[in-house]
Amino acid sequence: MAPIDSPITAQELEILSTKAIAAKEAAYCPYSKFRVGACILTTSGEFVVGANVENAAYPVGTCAERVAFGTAVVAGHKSFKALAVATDIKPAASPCGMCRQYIREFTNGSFPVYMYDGEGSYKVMTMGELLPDSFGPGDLGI
Ligand SMILES: O=c1ccn([C@H]2C[C@H](O)[C@@H](CO)O2)c(=O)[nH]1
Ligand SMILES: [Zn+2]
Repeated sequence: MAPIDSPITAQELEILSTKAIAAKEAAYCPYSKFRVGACILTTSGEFVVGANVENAAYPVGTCAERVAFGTAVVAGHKSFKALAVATDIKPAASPCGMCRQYIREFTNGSFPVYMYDGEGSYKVMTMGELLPDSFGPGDLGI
C-alpha cells in the first residue's frame, strides 16, 4: 500500500511545533493557569502564533486557536496548510468546539491539526475528523 502523503514537510512541522510550544509562554491565563500555544502555517509559508487570553469575566476569554486564526486573517491570510496546538498536559488537548467551528471557516476537511502534549509528543487529526458534518461558508452559498 502506498504511504499516505504528509500534508506538510518534516521541516515545516518542526518549525510549526517549536513555535506553538514557545507560544505557551505568551498565554495570559491567570485564572485557569492552563497555558495553550498555537501556530498556523499559511499556504504562503508564513507562521502565525497565538495563545489563550483570559478575562476576569471568564466567558470573554479567548482560546489560543482563535487568537492565532484571527491574527492571521487580519494580516491578510485566507489560506492555511496546518495548525499546531500545544498544552502542558498529557494526553494532548484538542481544540474546543467553538474553536473547531472558527477554524472550519478557513479550512477544509483534510486540514491537519497537530496536538502537542507537555512532553512534545503529538497526535494529528483532520478537521473532518474533529468536526464532521460541519456547517461552513458553502452552506450559505459562499
Ligand atoms: O484547545 C484549547 C483548550 C483550552 N484553551 C484555553 C481556554 C482557557 O483560557 C483555558 C482553560 O480552558 O485554556 C485553549 O486556548 N485551547
Ligand atoms: Zn477553543
